[in-house]
Amino acid sequence: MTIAEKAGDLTPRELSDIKEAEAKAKREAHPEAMGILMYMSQEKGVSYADFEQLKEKVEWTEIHGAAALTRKTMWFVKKGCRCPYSYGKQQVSAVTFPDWFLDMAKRWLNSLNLNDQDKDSTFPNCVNLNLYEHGDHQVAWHSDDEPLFRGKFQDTRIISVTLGAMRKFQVGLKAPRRGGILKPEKGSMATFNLGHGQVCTMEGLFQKHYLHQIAKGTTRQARINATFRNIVEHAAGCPLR
Ligand SMILES: O=C(O)CCC(=O)C(=O)O
Ligand SMILES: [Fe+2]
Repeated sequence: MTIAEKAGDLTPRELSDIKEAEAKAKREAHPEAMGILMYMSQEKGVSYADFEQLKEKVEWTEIHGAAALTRKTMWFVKKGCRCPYSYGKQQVSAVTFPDWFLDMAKRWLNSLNLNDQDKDSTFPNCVNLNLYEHGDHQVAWHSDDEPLFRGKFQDTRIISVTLGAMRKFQVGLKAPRRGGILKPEKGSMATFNLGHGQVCTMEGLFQKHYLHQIAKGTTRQARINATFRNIVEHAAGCPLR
């Protein structure tokens, strides 16, 4: 059962936005894109002290767009993994999960009942952290469909945790690139406010059929987001391949 199938915490507005996107998916004849693909919850285990600790302790890498700095990132992976991660043309090396971060993450995701113990662990084996220092920082329309996750071919689960400022997270059906630019299908977009302590998942074949973005906003406050993922196809050169 996906986390989304257990969902009960969506507001009527959020539910109707998802339903609308699903109806659109049906019209576009993407049968696999149907079903509830997102889950939202508010987690008490996420604290402002965590936010401060991450901001100070993480050695953030700057991600630059065409002209400006768009955000700062960190790519943590499970011990032994060496898979790099690419942000457009920028590639960053893997950093092993520090113990302090794993302790924090297990507290955040406690209510999802993931198994973090044995070889059948369902706990994510990597995470991308983003630091948006203010409303000008953003991530443009994209899907997390890198070969590492095989999200175009099999069910994947990305679990996003927000700390700090609230930002608008938008999703929409994939459309062919126009002028080299990725943008969702007209009329298919839904917007969710992700605030401190909010968990949001993208499941199933979400990355195959949908795009997502954090749009620019007006806030002067910083937001940190952790998107936990699962590498299922380790990169060439990674000892876990
Ligand atoms: O900040 C967010 O909520 C989304 C981040 C994201 O899409 C990513 O890291 O790929
Ligand atoms: Fe993403």
